[in-house]
Amino acid sequence: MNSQELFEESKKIIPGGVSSPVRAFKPYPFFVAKGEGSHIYDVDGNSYVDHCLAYGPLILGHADKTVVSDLTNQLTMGTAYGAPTENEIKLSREVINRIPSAEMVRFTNSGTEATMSAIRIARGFTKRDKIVKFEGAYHGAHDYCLVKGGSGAACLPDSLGIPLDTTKNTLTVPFNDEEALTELIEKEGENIACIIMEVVMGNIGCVEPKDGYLEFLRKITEENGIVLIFDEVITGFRLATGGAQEYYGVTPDMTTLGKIVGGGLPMGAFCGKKEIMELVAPNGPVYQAGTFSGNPISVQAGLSTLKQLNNDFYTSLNKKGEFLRSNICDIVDELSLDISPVGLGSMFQIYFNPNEVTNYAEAQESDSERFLVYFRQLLKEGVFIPPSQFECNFISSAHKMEDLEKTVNAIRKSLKVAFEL
Ligand SMILES: Cc1ncc(COP(=O)(O)O)c(C=O)c1O
Ligand SMILES: NCC(=O)CCC(=O)O
Repeated sequence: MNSQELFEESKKIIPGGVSSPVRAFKPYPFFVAKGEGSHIYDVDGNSYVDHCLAYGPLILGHADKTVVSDLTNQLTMGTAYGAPTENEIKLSREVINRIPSAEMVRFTNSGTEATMSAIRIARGFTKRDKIVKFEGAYHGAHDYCLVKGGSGAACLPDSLGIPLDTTKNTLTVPFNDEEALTELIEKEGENIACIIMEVVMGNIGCVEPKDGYLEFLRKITEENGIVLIFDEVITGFRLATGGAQEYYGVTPDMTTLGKIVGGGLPMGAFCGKKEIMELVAPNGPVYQAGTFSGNPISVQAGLSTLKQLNNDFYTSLNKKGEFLRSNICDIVDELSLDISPVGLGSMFQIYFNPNEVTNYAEAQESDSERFLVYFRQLLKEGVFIPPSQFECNFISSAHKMEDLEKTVNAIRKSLKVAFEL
């Protein structure tokens, strides 16, 4: 069956034909045959330079040889034990040695579980109920955070099925706005357990914190006894070996991880100061658990991936990012387009928006219809990015210069088509 036929079949038995809403696009998503290095292949015989990279985890590209070989070996020794392994200690050490805020770590199965658990622990630690998140930030699909969410939830900001009793404790403010947060904390400070944030807003595209904003957040949370949580599910091991907190030089109290930490397999983690992490059961009174948490397959994939990520790795990866971004800027100039290319490190995006985007409201003013024309043309040119401006595009170490040159040419052509030039 081809992708179109598979989608028709799939829609009958899987809601929307997909296992996660962001994967659906019109007229139908391609169905994947395999991934290899920088490329993803569909069942229709097409190949694409992949800048979606499974929404971020595949920093080494698809099916990295070392990861595959280590996993093959681990598979022969079992896939789940319900008992601890030495590799969990090794991976925890890797995390602690790299992430500045990490003194202790616990593994989960997804980024969603990581943020849900971190928030519960912050509430247990402070004995306060309210939390603050930023408009457009996405911290996974659990009830605490599906309020003014980014990613796919940007199209469905208030999901049905979440009791008001839950969301009344989730306060939102615009990103990069010191005044709004200061006002909120003046009113509610003593009831706020934590501020959870994406340091770089990767679920409304790619929005960086303004100069001094993270320092402001660090100060105001310290002054008010609020736990500062950096959700580094995207940026952890992406922007630098120590994530966005190393990149920007601001250390939170807790950090949530996902995507890259599992080396392409399902995994998340939360980590932070010992005095907070010691509250987690069985040591402390905050319950957190999972049958597959720290499962040997994901842990092995994480270990095999992290051991390849040293400073030289990021220098080389980020150079590819600079190459792509500077070429995109040149194309935008050459075609005299009033749109805004953004990004940093190995992350990039283009806002179909003439103005600089610094928060969710501004991101929402972008032209989504035209972006979809651009996205569809990119597919025709053999380049795959997420089908939304409210996602980020990524580069892996498997991307070669010839792949990036193909991407640049595809972007030029697709912008021309989108703007009817
Ligand atoms: C910043 C951020 N936090 C949390 C999540 C949730 O992670 P997962 O999809 O692994 O549950 C995501 C992505 O989905 C994310 O981008
Ligand atoms: N940036 C948003 C995601 O990574 C979400 C992926 C998914 O829910 O399938």
